[in-house]
Amino acid sequence: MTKNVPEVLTIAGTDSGGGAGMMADIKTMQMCHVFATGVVTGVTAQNTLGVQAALPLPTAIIDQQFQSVANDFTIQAVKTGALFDQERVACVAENLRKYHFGPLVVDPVMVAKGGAKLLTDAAITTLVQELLPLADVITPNLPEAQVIVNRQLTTEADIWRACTDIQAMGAKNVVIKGGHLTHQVNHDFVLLANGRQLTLTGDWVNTRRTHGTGDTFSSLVVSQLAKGQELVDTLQTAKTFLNTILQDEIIVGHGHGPLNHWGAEHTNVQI
Ligand SMILES: Nc1ncnc2c1ncn2[C@@H]1O[C@H](COP(=O)(O)OP(=O)(O)O)[C@@H](O)[C@H]1O
Ligand SMILES: Cc1ncc(COP(=O)(O)O)c(N)n1
Repeated sequence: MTKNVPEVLTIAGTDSGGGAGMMADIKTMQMCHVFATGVVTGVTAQNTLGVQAALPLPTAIIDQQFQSVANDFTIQAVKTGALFDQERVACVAENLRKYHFGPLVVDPVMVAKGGAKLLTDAAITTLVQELLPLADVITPNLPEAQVIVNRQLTTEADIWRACTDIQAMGAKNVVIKGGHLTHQVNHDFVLLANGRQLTLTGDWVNTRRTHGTGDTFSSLVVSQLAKGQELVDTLQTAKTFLNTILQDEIIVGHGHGPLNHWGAEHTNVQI
């Protein structure tokens, strides 16, 4: 028996601890039954306790990976994760303008859960000017959204205004993730391309095993889009998937443990 499967691409850094970055992306994509390809932007020595070292890769090998993927695969949707610095952001933006990989989800990864920077301050302007206008969906968490709009976001009204401002910078659909909002409320704020606002709601899960939540969320979105799911349904699926797996913890590592990507198996989460 032969069959076609949707092909997707993640452009991200690796995590030796297996819980975040490209590792979380590929695990999520595998659970969604899409074929994952990957352009590695940099390597991190990382575990659930933190990031011990990071090495951005030379742009020549990043360019070459793009070419290898583009020459052989039919990519139906693509996401970006950790891009490290200005040079890597510019390189990735240039390649994304050159090749057509379908809908682009930009996860503007800036800081790992343990506090280590995964994007230099100097790269933020480049990200906003070069990558953000290419994004079909952008998924900043609250601290990342604050950096992009360059102000504190305290109230829900502040967050909605930030969605509007980020959309005005060129991203078509904006999702500000509320995982950092408070330890009781857990809403994500969505401003769709047509101007419609949507709140993704879910129960707060009391756990410290949240390593890779953002990567998993954006990978879910990419995978479901590649399968042809509508964006609104895709975002709701991603939210439900996260909520379900956060409640089904696995004991791995000694810090902010990784998610259990098997956690939605045998549930009614449709992926
Ligand atoms: N403790 C939690 N309980 C329920 N949902 C959570 C929790 N932490 C994160 N999420 C959800 O996971 C997704 C990723 O969000 P977030 O953790 O803010 O991203 P990031 O990893 O980029 O910081 C969002 O849908 C968010 O609401
Ligand atoms: C290589 C890499 N990419 C992304 C993240 C963000 O992970 P988190 O979702 O835990 O903030 C990470 N820790 N490492």
